[in-house]
Amino acid sequence: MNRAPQGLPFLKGHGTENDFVIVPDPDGRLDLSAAAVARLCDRRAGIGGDGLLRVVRSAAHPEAAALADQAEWFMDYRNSDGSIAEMCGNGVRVFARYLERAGLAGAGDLAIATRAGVRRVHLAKPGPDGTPGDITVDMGSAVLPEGEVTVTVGEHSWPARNVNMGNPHAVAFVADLADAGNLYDAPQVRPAAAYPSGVNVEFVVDRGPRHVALRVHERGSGETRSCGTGACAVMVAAARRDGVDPAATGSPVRYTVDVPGGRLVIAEHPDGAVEMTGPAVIVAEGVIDPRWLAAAN
Ligand SMILES: N[C@@H](CCC[C@H](N)C(=O)O)C(=O)O
Repeated sequence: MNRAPQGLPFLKGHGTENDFVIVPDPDGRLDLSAAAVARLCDRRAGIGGDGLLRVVRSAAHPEAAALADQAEWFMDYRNSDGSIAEMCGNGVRVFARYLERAGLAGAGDLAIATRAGVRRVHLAKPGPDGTPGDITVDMGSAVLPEGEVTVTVGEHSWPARNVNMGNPHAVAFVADLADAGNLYDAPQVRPAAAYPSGVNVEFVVDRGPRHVALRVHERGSGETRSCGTGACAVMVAAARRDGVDPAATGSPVRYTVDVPGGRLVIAEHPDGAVEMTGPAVIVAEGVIDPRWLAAAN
């Protein structure tokens, strides 16, 4: 009898409904092409996700080997079109949740290597009823390059703030989130030279004091229900717009950022560190048919 070759284990998870296919590959043996990632993230022909998280030991990945003494695990993040991104804020929480579930990390502190550097993560203890605790990530400092940026969707244009959270963002404050339209296509961002590798675009409205809401069009994934790095970029842009800079006042500042898929709480500290707190959920696990994957690769 012809036995089918063994399949590839995967999990599915999300953070505020920014969803990911998780592929454990501790020894870095998998060669996942951009086409295979896009197929896995396809919501009809594949598993479906806004992106893919490959879980690799830092020592086993050429981009992370130098970080192996600081962080055992490397988050190899890919967008749903197969492109590579430096960092994913919701992804890093889901990655930590996977490590916890797999018995590779426990409640407490953990370091995870990413293409944007090492991120320190804190997993809160589960509640008395077993509900998973929230996860807090030190997302590093925001960089705010000088220069005017404009975001355009159809007839609408807005001035935007250029914010880099390890990956690039343009943050536009708008009167109404509906003004961004259906976001099927990527918004135009000018000057293009401000973002040589593309950009994630956030549209933001105020909900109350230190409370904002956003929609996001992600580079490589389209409109998603949440973006962790985007929420951090929005928080910093909102704080500066509100005349708040913790480096100047010496006091941390905290904003609530609502996303279509939930809520994130973002704090900025006087040393510049931006801290994001939110949920992370593993939804399912299964096995990918190796013949299907080989055809996709
Ligand atoms: N959803 C992510 C961001 C993922 C990467 C982004 N699309 C990019 O290309 O920079 C998040 O939660 O931060």
